[in-house]
Amino acid sequence: MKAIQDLYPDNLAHCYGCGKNNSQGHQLKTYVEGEETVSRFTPDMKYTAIPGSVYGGLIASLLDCHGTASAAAFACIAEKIDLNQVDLPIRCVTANLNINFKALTPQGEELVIRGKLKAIEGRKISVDMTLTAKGVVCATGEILAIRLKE
Ligand SMILES: CCCCCCCC/C=C\CCCCCCCC(=O)SCCNC(=O)CCNC(=O)[C@H](O)C(C)(C)COP(=O)(O)OP(=O)(O)OC[C@H]1O[C@@H](n2cnc3c(N)ncnc32)[C@H](O)[C@@H]1OP(=O)(O)O
Repeated sequence: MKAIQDLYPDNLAHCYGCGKNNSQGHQLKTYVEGEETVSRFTPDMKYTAIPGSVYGGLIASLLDCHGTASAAAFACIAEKIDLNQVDLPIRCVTANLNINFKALTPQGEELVIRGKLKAIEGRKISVDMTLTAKGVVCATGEILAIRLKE
């Protein structure tokens, strides 16, 4: 299966965090795995907070883009829309993002971000997220994504 972000139409694929058409961005890729969504990302050394640990703003960026992609995917799944189609028909943006930084996030490690659907209430889609490094939870987050009107 393709990454959720690779299903965004070309004119909406410039997001700094996840747009496939932004050569300077992070180009985060999110996949559906069973009941969850998963992204993997190894930050460059320039994203330093305290030496040896990853800058929190980057972590927020990863959770932001993981969250909106997950929300769109979960909404598609709820409506039995095929996630293998060329363009994703549901578009979501972030209305609210809460992050708890639990432990310093080590540099030089692959970060694994997982998302679980919390609720779909009309256009509001809530997703719970965790970010781990070497199996240790370094951050948790919750996003409220809003499905855009047609
Ligand atoms: C940003 C423009 C994008 C344009 C097109 C993009 C297409 C997407 C396609 C591919 C994605 C690629 C990009 C990935 C993006 C990565 C993640 C980001 O960085 S996103 C950027 C940061 N986010 C924003 O800039 C949102 C700015 N805010 C808004 O545009 C509006 O406020 C919006 C769309 C979120 C809601 O506006 P309303 O007019 O459509 O809807 P209302 O009626 O205000 O809200 C709907 C429901 O949500 C609740 N709600 C809205 N904001 C809330 C909040 N902050 N907290 C709690 N509830 C909230 C409301 O109370 C309402 O609830 P009730 O239906 O009455 O129960």
